[in-house]
Amino acid sequence: MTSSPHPQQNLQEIEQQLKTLPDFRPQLVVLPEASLCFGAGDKRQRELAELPGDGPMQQGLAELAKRYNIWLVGGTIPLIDSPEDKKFSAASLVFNPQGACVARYNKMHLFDVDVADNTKSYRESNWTDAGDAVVTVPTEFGTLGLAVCYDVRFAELFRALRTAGADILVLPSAFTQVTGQAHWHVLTRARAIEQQCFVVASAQAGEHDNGRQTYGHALVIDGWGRILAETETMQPSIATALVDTASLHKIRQDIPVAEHFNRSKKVLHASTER
Ligand SMILES: O=C(O)CNC(=O)[C@H](CS)NC(=O)CCC(=O)C(=O)O
Repeated sequence: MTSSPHPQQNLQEIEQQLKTLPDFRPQLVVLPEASLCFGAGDKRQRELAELPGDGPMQQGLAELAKRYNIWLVGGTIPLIDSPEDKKFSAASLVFNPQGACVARYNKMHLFDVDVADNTKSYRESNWTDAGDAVVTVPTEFGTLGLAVCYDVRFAELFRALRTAGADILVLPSAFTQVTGQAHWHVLTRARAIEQQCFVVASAQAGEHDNGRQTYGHALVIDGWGRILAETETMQPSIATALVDTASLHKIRQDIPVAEHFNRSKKVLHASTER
C-alpha cells in the first residue's frame, strides 16, 4: 500500500485489493505497518488512536475480515489503553474470519534512527510506547508469530517467537527506501532461515503525502528462505503464495537448530554473565 493519513480512504483501498483475492480459504492477509493512517504526524495519530475493541479503524478491519472470510492482520494501528495516555502503541491486531479480534502485539523495537533520506531523523519513541510481550496466535493452518518492521533487525525476538511455537512469522512493515534497498531481503530471509518459519512481510510502497519514501517489495518467504511471492510495483498490490506448514517438519528435522540452540544456551548464558 501507499497509505495516506486518512483511515476511511485506506480502508476503501484495502477493500479494492481484497476483491482480487484468490478464492481458496482459509486465507491469511497481512496489511502493512500503519496501513490505516500513515505519516499522519504524531499529534494526528494520537487523536485517531482507539481504545481496544472500540472505534472506526478496528470496526473497519473486523468487517473486512468477516466480509471476505479471511484471517486479517491489520498492519499496525495506534491504540491507547486509557484516554489519558500521552503515547500510543503501534498495535498489530489479528482478526479471525468471523471478524473477532483475537490477538494484539505492540511493536517492541522502536525506530529511533537516522537515515540518509529526505526525512533524515526518525524518533518513533517520541509518540509510541514500546511493547513488552511476545505474541503468537494459533490458526487452522499454523501458529502465527507477530512482529513489526524494525523488529526484523532483532533476531532474539524471532527466536522467542519460534520457541513459543510460531510457524508463520508475520511482519507488517514500512521500511524506508534507503534501508530497504540495503537490508530488506537479507533480513527477512535470514529470519525465515534461522527460525525455519514462513515469513509474510507486507510493506508500504512509494511516496506518501508527507514526502516519505518507502521501499515496497512485500514478500512471502518459506522456511528454507526461498521467496515464494513478491510485489514488484509501487502501486497497491498483493503478493500471494500457498503456505503449507507441513513443509517445515522436514526442514526442522534435517537441521535441528531449535534443539542445538538449547544445547548452546548454557554456554551462552555463562559467557554473558562474566
Ligand atoms: O510512521 C508511521 O506512520 C509508520 N511507522 C513507520 O513507518 C515505522 C516507524 S517510523 N518505520 C520503521 O520502523 C522503518 C524500519 C526501517 O526502515 C529499518 O529498520 O530500516
